[in-house]
Parts: sequence; C-alpha cells; structure tokens
Amino acid sequence: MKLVLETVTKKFDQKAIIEGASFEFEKGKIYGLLGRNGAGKTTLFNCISRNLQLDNGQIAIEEGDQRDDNYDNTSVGFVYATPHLPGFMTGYEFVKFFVDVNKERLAVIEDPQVYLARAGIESKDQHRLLKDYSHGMQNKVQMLVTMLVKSPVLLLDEPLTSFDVVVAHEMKELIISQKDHSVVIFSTHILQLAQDLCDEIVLLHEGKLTGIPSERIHDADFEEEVVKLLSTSHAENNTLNSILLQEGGQ
Ligand SMILES: Nc1ncnc2c1ncn2[C@@H]1O[C@H](COP(=O)(O)OP(=O)(O)OP(=O)(O)O)[C@@H](O)[C@H]1O
Repeated sequence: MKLVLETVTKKFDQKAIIEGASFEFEKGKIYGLLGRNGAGKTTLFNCISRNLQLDNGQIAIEEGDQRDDNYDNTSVGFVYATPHLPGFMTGYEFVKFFVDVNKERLAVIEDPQVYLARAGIESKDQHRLLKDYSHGMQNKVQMLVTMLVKSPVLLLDEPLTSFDVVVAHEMKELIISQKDHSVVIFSTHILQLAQDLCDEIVLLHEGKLTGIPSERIHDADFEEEVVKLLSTSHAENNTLNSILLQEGGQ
C-alpha cells in the first residue's frame, strides 16, 4: 500500500504553503517529516486527512493496482499536536463511545478499562473528566483511540513531545507496531527522535517534499546537513540536493 502525493498545492489567501509537492509514502516504513516552523507540515497533514481541500494536484491511496483518489477521511488516522477530545466525558466514557461507534472496524473488542490501562491511564484516572487530564494524558488517549482502528494511513503531528520518558518509550514501540498495517508519517522538530524512529526522513521546505536516503540518517554530519538544507533556498541548494537527496521520493 502507498500514499501517493502528486503535484499537491495548497494556498491560504493566494499564498502557496505547499507548492507542487510530490512524494510516495509506503506501508512498512515510518517517515519523519521535518521542516521549519510554518513550513506547512500540519497543513500537509490536513490535506492528506481531507480536512482541507487542495488547490491543485492529487492525493491517492494505492493498493496493488487499485488506486483510490477519493478515499474518505476514515482511511486516515490523525493524532493532532493538540488533542481534540470531548472534555465533558470521562476517559472511560469516551473510549467506550469510540469503541461503540467504530465496532465494525475493530478486529477484537475489549473493555475500555483494558485499552486505557494499555495506554498507561491508571484505574484511578479512568473515571475523571478528560478536561482535567494533563496534556500528556490527553495525548495518550488520543493516540490510543486513533491507533485502535488501524487506518491505512496514520499521521502523527509532533506526537511524543508531551510524554514522560517511560511513556515516550512505550509510545515509540506502539508507533513502530503500526507500520505493519499503515503508512506512518510523523512530524517532529526533534532530529534525534526522527533518527531513532524513522526509516526515512522527508523534508518539507519551500513547499516541496524531498526524501533523504535512509543510509544518510545516521551519518555523523546529518544534523549539520539538515540545518544547511532547511536554512537555504532550493536554488542555492541545488548542488547539495543532487548529492544528498532524492527529489520527490524513490
Ligand atoms: N487556516 C489557515 N488560514 C491561513 N493561514 C494558515 C492556516 N493554517 C495555517 N496557515 C499558515 O500556513 C503556514 C503553515 O502552517 P502550518 O501550521 O502548516 O506549519 P507547520 O510546519 O506545522 O508549523 P510548526 O512547525 O510551527 O507547527 C503558516 O504560515 C500558517 O500561518
């Protein structure tokens, strides 16, 4: 399975944030999306998840020789940087509601307590209102429910920044387990995290997507190269690009 982006353009007020970006993301790999503040990472995720309409180009899901240009938003699991949860529900009530609504998409249905415990929400917290959860606890719940349904595409917007070290470790394992059934893309500003977790790193810079070959990710001068690439314009970078990067993916 592949998520295919072809010459995608998204503008806000006539200004192109994403401009003719093309890339193929494959199932079985974790992709780290890096870009400067305001580069358009969240915008790109909103385009892939059909929250935003494109100004140009296509985004499709391909499975073998089948291509779906009109997949609906249930094909995409999206873990937002800021959790979107109904604060008036308890953790238990929300997971129960989510499981009821999605029961046809779940292979096995367990008690909400089991899911919550697996995400590290202790019994004493399971019946508290979500609005009173810490940011990290809300993130855990959001990640838990998004991953339950095993969508073909999983997007994680800066996913691990609010977790303590123990939970971050567990969540990394959980993210890795998702690549068996999903195309997994996560955005981050933490280069070390991208190096640890990703099979490929993709830069979003000046509206375009460019993949860095996996064999370069662990080079000693990797950070310096990424900083250089994200600090200069594509035109200035042409020589470096041709040596280091694969334009538009493989
Ligand atoms: N709904 C909107 N209307 C107008 N402009 C928007 C909208 N959403 C995002 N933008 C602008 O698009 C640009 C890209 O924003 P986006 O949030 O996608 O960047 P990002 O790469 O996720 O940034 P960061 O790393 O800082 O979170 C920014 O200039 C932002 O102000």
